[in-house]
Amino acid sequence: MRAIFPIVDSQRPVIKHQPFSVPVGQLLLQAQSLSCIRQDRVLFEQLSLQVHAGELLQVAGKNGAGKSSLLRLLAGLATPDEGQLLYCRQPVADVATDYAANLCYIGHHSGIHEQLTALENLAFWRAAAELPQADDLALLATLGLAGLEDIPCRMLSAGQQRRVSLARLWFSRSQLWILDEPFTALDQSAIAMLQQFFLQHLTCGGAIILTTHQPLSMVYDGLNTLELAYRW
Ligand SMILES: Nc1ncnc2c1ncn2[C@@H]1O[C@H](COP(=O)(O)OP(=O)(O)OP(=O)(O)O)[C@@H](O)[C@H]1O
Repeated sequence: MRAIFPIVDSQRPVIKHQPFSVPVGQLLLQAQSLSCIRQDRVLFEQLSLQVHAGELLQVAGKNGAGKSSLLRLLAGLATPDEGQLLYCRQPVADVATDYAANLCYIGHHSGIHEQLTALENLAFWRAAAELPQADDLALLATLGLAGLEDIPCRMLSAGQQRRVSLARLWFSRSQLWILDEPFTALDQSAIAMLQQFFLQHLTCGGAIILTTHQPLSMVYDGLNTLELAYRW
């Protein structure tokens, strides 16, 4: 079988170069006047934002400000109390299938099956996404999981489980990645590798929306920040 992601160097994983559906610089996602109320508290209102192909938007703010809530709205996993979401200038509800196909969301929870091994989890995700077989052992080695491929994920550390979870990005064909705290539990070398991988995705025309309490060390022109104020 041919590997669709040629992993040539454990420190420098190579992303598959592919034309995404939306060209670099064009509008991918647009939120218009979003409001979100949780437990009678208005987390945010009249919130508008735009994400273009090739851009990274970092959503920042204190604990409880509403970052995860916003990401869930943007991923279509929750409905805003007001406002609307447009994908390629069309209401997401009208293009839900296209949007879902072009979106990779990784939330707080790892999404891995703890009883399955890392290899089995990768096989499961591949099958779910109807992706061809590839060199998953090489991918897991890239992610620092060599030698840990065949033990149930519940026996891995939090950071190792996070690495397995993030493996989805390596074979994602989605242009837009929405990532809630992707660096949680990762050590410094894994954070650096992940940011390098983000850069590859962005320079290929991908887009990323993420939250993190850590400052990003990557240098990139298309990096924007949205600070969510904590509202009582
Ligand atoms: N499904 C829900 N039902 C009720 N309240 C919720 C729900 N989801 C979130 N909240 C509340 O909304 C507020 C914002 O939560 P959210 O997880 O969006 O914050 P956050 O900015 O991501 O925080 P953190 O930095 O701690 O991850 C919190 O006070 C939380 O209790």
